[in-house]
Amino acid sequence: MNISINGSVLEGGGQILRNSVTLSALSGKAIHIHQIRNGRKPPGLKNQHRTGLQLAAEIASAKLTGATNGSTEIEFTPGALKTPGDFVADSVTAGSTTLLLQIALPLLLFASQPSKTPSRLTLKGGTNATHAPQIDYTENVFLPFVRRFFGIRTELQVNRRGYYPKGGGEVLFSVTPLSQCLKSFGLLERGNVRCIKGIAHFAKLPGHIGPSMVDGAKKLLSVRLAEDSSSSIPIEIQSRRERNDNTVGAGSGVVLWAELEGGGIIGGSAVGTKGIDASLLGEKAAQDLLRGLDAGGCVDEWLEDQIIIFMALAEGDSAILCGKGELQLHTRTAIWVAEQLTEARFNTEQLESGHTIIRCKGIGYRPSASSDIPC
Ligand SMILES: Nc1ncnc2c1ncn2[C@@H]1O[C@H](COP(=O)(O)OP(=O)(O)OP(=O)(O)O)[C@@H](O)[C@H]1O
Repeated sequence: MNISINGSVLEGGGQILRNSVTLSALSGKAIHIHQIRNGRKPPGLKNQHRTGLQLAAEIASAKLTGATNGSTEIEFTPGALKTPGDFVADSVTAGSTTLLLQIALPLLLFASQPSKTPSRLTLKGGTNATHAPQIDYTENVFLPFVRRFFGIRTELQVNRRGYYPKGGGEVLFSVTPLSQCLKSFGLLERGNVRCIKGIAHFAKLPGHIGPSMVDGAKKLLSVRLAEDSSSSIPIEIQSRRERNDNTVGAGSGVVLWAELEGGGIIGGSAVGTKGIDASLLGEKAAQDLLRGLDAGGCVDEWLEDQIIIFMALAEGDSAILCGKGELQLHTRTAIWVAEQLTEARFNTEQLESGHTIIRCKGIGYRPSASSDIPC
């Protein structure tokens, strides 16, 4: 019988769908998801979600029903995971390529073990949108983190940026299948900030936009770091103008990240909107980063939810120190989904300092055909 997943629980967004389908494909358990994206207006599948479902169905040889735009109900019956290969998904609009990666990455890691041949995943759509990781965040925050702590090896190449609303971007991921279970990890010491880096990107806009975004971000960061007597922290933000003939629409954005002595990474970002002052955009990204740094965790509020699925699949006990205050709704939702579809168990501990530690006993996932994979 299908496992029923209520898509309106907690955050009620697309992440429930992505994590549920990925875990269904890995566990071989058929699922029925209803009330999809009930927490969003309008609810139901958008291009990006439908494309992600179709991509997962292809990789997992699954039977998929109900995956049309606007649909609030789907059924996903997984088959065998494909061997590493070439996969292409196109969300047609500016639908986020990085959210397509969220659904596909765990599947490609476990594609037909043991094999050292990487899968090539070409994702088309938006690369720098709001309410999703910008591709520069995925490249400089998410991927380095999962490489360092879970042993996940990927290469990323941005062939073309795709800005909202036209999209048209293209990114290529090369994903090396794991030759062992995902590693568990403990990261409870934040340490000082080693350096702050960033990218201010733009296309089809006047040339001064890039340096203005950089100045806006640097000014605010310098003032704040000086107040905290941390003015010796190096800040390196690049201005990157995209070639006009290699971008469909105009757009801009800033992604910043702070590398911590303990190995954690904190990101902050902002996406340009029509008419916004470039320097202000840089400041907004800096404010986002400072908010993440002030929270005092080893990961920012976004990375927090994006690593939950890997903690669930990893072998044994993982622990991560998160920022002060309540856990993000996205994080609590990811935990809920992982516990519905796997035997992984999470618990959270609120410290006197206000920080939260998430602990997880992961399942040490291996595909059933590959019980010889060491953990
Ligand atoms: N500024 C950001 N930086 C990094 N990651 C982000 C940022 N904003 C959102 N995300 C990530 O994007 C994902 C969004 O999940 P959500 O459930 O909101 O998806 P969704 O409903 O598909 O989104 P949408 O309604 O925008 O299509 C989460 O994993 C979240 O961590």
